[in-house]
Amino acid sequence: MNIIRTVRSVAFSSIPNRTLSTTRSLSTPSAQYTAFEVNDKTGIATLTLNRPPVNSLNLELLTEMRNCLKDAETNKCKGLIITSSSNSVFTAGLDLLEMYQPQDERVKSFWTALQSMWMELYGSKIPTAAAINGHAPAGGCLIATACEYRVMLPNFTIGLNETLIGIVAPKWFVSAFLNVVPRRVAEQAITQGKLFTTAEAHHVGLVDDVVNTKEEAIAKCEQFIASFKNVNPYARALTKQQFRIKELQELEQQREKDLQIFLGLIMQPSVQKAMGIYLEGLKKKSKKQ
Ligand SMILES: CCCCCCC/C=C/C(=O)SCCNC(=O)CCNC(=O)[C@H](O)C(C)(C)COP(=O)(O)OP(=O)(O)OC[C@H]1O[C@@H](n2cnc3c(N)ncnc32)[C@H](O)[C@@H]1OP(=O)(O)O
Repeated sequence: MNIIRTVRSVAFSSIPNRTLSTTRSLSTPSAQYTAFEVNDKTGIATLTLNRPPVNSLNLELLTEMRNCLKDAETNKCKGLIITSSSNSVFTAGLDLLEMYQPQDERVKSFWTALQSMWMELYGSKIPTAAAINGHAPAGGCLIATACEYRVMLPNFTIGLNETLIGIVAPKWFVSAFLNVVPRRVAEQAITQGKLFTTAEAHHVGLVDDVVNTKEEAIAKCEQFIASFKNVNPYARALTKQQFRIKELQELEQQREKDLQIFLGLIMQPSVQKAMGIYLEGLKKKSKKQ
């Protein structure tokens, strides 16, 4: 495997040492919010989100994620696993501070980075899996549903809860969700802003498996990726593309329109007000803990 990026050791302590002898880090020295490692034995890449406290997806994290996804493909990794360095949050979804009272140019870059990251992940040629070791609301659910396989730890929540914040889940958020749950379940859940518990998510098929530890979750993801070992990667990629090309083309062709819809919606005073109240509620709750 070619290493096209500077090798550096993992920058945070929550990555267990056991992996260091058989993995190498491919992240750029400037990577702030992610760790990206490839297991030399299996060829499987792991992208760990590491933006405490809740891995909220800001412009920089989204950009790093996209770079890692591209690297995994360029380096012909056997597959990619996404997980979190937190013990309780996979990701809290989009960073609400990017959308609340935003700066014009930054918010445009932010949404464009989200579109790019999602297209890279959803359209990835290699097998993708999410080891959901914590809560995964909204943008967290978007990342999970863009993967081909999901395994989750008990007693967390996942779903598209946008309506509860007073915002609308864009069409491409919904279409990926619809790939994994029946239409009726999806419509009811997304209009209600429902966050499924792990058990509920498993019941409706939003997650494929439930395990008790992060290690087991990673192992399950590795098993899923290994299940393609006798499949021609090129044939696999083209077949996957047949299932996903429609949503990818739709967003690619409508990127500017999608951006304008997003800006139009979040800049509405009523939406800004609702987001402000929601953020205030989060902060109050956080202070009480
Ligand atoms: C047509 C287009 C329209 C627009 C479409 C936009 C689509 C939007 C997608 C999204 O992803 S919006 C974000 C949705 N996310 C949420 O609703 C989750 C909110 N967070 C939580 O529920 C909880 O934080 C948690 C994830 C369950 C974790 O709980 P925990 O008790 O561990 O942490 P907290 O004490 O709640 O939070 C700590 C700290 O982090 C701040 N924070 C939490 N989530 C976010 C976030 N998404 N963005 C920014 N900041 C967040 C929280 O306010 C606390 O801050 P401090 O008080 O410590 O400053």
